[in-house]
Order: sequence, then structure tokens, then C-alpha cells
Amino acid sequence: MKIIADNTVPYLKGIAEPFAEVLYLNSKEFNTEKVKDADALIVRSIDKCNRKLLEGSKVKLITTATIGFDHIDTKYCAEAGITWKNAPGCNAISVAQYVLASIVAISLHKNESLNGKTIGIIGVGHVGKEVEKLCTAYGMKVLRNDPPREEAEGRAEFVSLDTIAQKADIITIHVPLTKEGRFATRHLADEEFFNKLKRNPWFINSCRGAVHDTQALLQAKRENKISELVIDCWENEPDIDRELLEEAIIATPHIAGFSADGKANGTRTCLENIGKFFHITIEKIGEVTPPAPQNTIIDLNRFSTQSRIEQAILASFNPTVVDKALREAPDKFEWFRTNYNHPREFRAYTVINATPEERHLLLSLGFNSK
Ligand SMILES: NC(=O)c1ccc[n+]([C@@H]2O[C@H](COP(=O)([O-])OP(=O)(O)OC[C@H]3O[C@@H](n4cnc5c(N)ncnc54)[C@H](O)[C@@H]3O)[C@@H](O)[C@H]2O)c1
Ligand SMILES: O=C(O)[C@H](O)[C@H](O)COP(=O)(O)O
Repeated sequence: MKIIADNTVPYLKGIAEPFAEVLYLNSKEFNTEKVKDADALIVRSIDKCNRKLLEGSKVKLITTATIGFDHIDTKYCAEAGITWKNAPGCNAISVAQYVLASIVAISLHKNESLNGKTIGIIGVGHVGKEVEKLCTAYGMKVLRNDPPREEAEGRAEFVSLDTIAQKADIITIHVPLTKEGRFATRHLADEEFFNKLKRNPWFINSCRGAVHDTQALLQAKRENKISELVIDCWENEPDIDRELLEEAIIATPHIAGFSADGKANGTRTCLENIGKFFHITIEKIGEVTPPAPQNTIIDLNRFSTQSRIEQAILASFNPTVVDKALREAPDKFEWFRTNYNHPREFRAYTVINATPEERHLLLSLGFNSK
């Protein structure tokens, strides 16, 4: 069988070769001619899988190493008899840790405790649930908005978008990008939404850029309806809005889900999908693992007596590092994504010299601690 894989999917090379001919292409090289005799495609969010690419090909399966699948024309796939699969949850913990690290960095910068703040989570699926876990452990109050889940599960656990707008100190969005249907999310955060904000919240978009309306967001920030902005996902990536970059306190090149753990999960899921679909046992799948961090120990005694947990979080992943790089060279948006030094998630670290109280929090955040 023949697989065509994006050559920037990490930890993939050598794993499928024992059972398939594998051709690695960069995103720009994916074209009709190249994919026409492939049985399966392994893709990323930057690889548009639509009629133009697929018509006339013998592709049977598209598997994307991502949670989002707005780059796959699912209607066309249904029409053409092409099965597609994503990797649900693969990098959910990574995104949640990105959100926590970002708000921790802002809280240190502003000298404002997160404890007691209310975070409004819009979209409470794989990512939103992980954000909720971390923020609850951190002593924050959580408001959850998810109309599709509310409709299926009842109202008790959920609030309206208006309630989020009125009551949240921090708003973070974790919905898929959808352009049609009752729950369409394109420009969900628009002028009407921003006009309802009451508490000058911090606003975070680490799902898809088109879920906010850039002009409305800029206006809301300039009118101080939003006090701080964290942007990982942008409209029109990689050609990002430079004014929004200026306004954001943390601006990153769509890397919230880029932990090494999340990337390995995404790759492994793609291989599992191929295995199931074509009835193949993939002997080397166990080799798809993230590398250990250079130093697995975080010693709290290194840090000043205040904010030791916050410093431990930022020692494992600090969004301000990639923020600085992006500001210096916003044209290199995609380059930063391809050449990213994937951090490990909290679970790869053991934090030492914690007090019993600190240890309790560290364990609930997902660190090891002794
Ligand atoms: N920045 C990154 O690196 C990164 C990483 C992972 C995921 N993402 C994005 O985040 C999105 C969410 O990921 P997930 O794993 O939580 O997906 P998911 O499908 O598990 O959850 C999405 C949730 O959003 C809810 N939802 C749908 N429409 C809604 C609406 N109009 N209002 C409120 N809620 C709505 C759904 O009911 C669901 O519970 C992905 O689709 C992807 O686009 C980005
Ligand atoms: O949808 C997802 O999983 C994320 O947005 C993910 O970070 C996209 O990663 P990419 O395919 O662009 O490497």
C-alpha cells in the first residue's frame, strides 16, 4: 500500500515503512498528481483535503494528526467514499497547560492572584474539560458554555454565552470551527458578544482564529472591554494581523497543542487508524513516544518563596519565549511551527522540595512530586 504523509508530522519516519511505501511531502507539495495513487494520507491542519486535491485519486483514508478537522472537506469525502479520521483529545492536555501557563504568566505580570477569579469556558469538550480541571485545581471558579452539550445533557451544568460575557474575569474558547448549522462558531466572538462584556476580562483564543472577528476583537481591546489578550490561533494564518499582534500580551504561532506528548498521540492515532482500516498490525507503533526532557526535575527551592508553583509551571513551558520570537519575526509564523522545540507536558516532570500543600496542588495539575 502507499501512504503519503506530511513530512513535518513528528515521530512518524520509519514506523510505517515495514508495511507500506511512504512518500513524505511538505504541505506545498500535496497536489492531485502526487496523491492520485495513494491509499492513505497522513496530514496536518495546514494540508487542505478537498475536491481539488482528491478528485480522481484512489485515496481511501485520510487521517489527520490533529483534533481539528476544518481542513478536511467532509462533505466531499462522504460523496467520494473517502473515510476521514481525526485524533480526538490528542493534544487536549497540551492546550489546557498552555492556557494555564498563559494566565499564570499574566497574573505574575499584573501581580493579581488567579485564586477566586472566574473563568468562562466556551466549548467544554476534550480541551475545555482539561482547562476546567486545571483551573478548578488552581482555585478558580468555572462557568461552562456548550449549547450542543446542554441540549444533549440538560441545563444544570451550563450557562449562556451572555452569562459568560457578564460574569467571567477570563474567557477562553475551545470550540471547533464550523461555518454552518445551529451551533456554527465562525465569528462566535463578534462585536455583539464583546459589547456584552462586563468585567474587562482577559480573552484567550487557542482554538481557531476565525472563531473571533479580528476587527471586533481589536476594537474591544482598544476600548478596554477586554483587558488582556492571549492569541494562539489567528484569522488567515500564517498571514496574521499585525495590529492584533501588538495588542496581545501573549501571541503565539498556533502551538498551544504542540507538546511532544500531544504530537506523539496524534501520530500514534493516525497509525492506529491506518491499522484498523487496512487490517494491518503495526509492529513499531510502540516506538512513537515523546523524548524525555533534558532535566526531569524541577526543584522548588530554586525559586523565590512566593509563587513557587507558578514558577514551576513556567519552568516546564513558558509561552512568553515563543511570543518574543514571533514578535521579532511574524513573517516566520509557519517556520516557528515547523521548527518548534516541542515541550513535554507536566507529567514528564517531578517537582521536588514541595510542602504538603504545594504537593497536593502539583499532583492535581498533573506533575509528579515528592
Ligand atoms: N491551538 C491548538 O493547537 C489546538 C489544539 C487542539 C485543538 N484546537 C482546536 O480546539 C477545538 C476544540 O477541541 P476539543 O478537543 O475540545 O474538541 P471537542 O470536539 O472535544 O469539543 C468541542 C466542544 O465544543 C462544543 N461546541 C460546538 N459548538 C459550540 C458552540 N457554538 N458554542 C459552544 N460550544 C460549542 C461541542 O459541543 C464540544 O463539546 C478543535 O476543534 C480545534 O480546532 C486547537
Ligand atoms: O487541531 C489541532 O489538533 C491543533 O490545532 C493542532 O495544534 C494543529 O497542529 P498542526 O496540524 O498544524 O501541526
